[in-house]
Amino acid sequence: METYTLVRPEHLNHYGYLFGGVLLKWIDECAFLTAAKNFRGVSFVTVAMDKIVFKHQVANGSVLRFKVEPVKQGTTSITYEVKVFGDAPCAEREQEVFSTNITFVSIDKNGRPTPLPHKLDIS
Ligand SMILES: CCCCCCCCCCCCCCCC(=O)SCCNC(=O)CCNC(=O)[C@H](O)C(C)(C)COP(=O)(O)OP(=O)(O)OC[C@H]1O[C@@H](n2cnc3c(N)ncnc32)[C@H](O)[C@@H]1OP(=O)(O)O
Repeated sequence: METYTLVRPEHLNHYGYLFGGVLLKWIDECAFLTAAKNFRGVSFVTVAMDKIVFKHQVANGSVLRFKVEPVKQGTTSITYEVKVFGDAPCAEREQEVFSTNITFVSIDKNGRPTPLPHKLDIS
């Protein structure tokens, strides 16, 4: 799944570029929405996000593209790779600004892990 968002002034840190915590929130949300679409009716919680490295500043006015793909499925968990590409104002092309893997666990009404209902086709 792919989604886009625009970096606006309310998303910036005090230096004037994208606050990393906002980026992590967007990643959690777009991967969660992908999981919700892949497994309709399943309740998910985020259990882990790996490899959090901020290598590039993201300017105000950039268009961010979030590319979410499933990479691993277990009994109760599903892991997505999220790549984030930034298209800064006046830039010639977008560049990858961040990537991570994020894992969700399917939970029952008591908050305990419960098996996923089907297998995704993960190539
Ligand atoms: C009308 C429209 C509505 C739309 C609506 C939109 C809402 C738009 C907002 C969305 C917002 C975004 C989505 C927010 C999602 C939260 O914010 S959730 C809040 C943050 N997360 C939490 O609070 C979770 C807290 N943790 C827990 O409750 C428990 O640890 C868990 C996750 C239930 C797991 O329980 P546990 O007993 O530790 O589990 P355990 O049996 O050891 O392992 C279960 C599975 O987790 C895996 N696992 C455990 N630890 C790890 C780890 N560190 N790394 C990887 N895998 C792990 C295991 O390998 C296992 O996988 P399987 O082998 O079964 O596949």
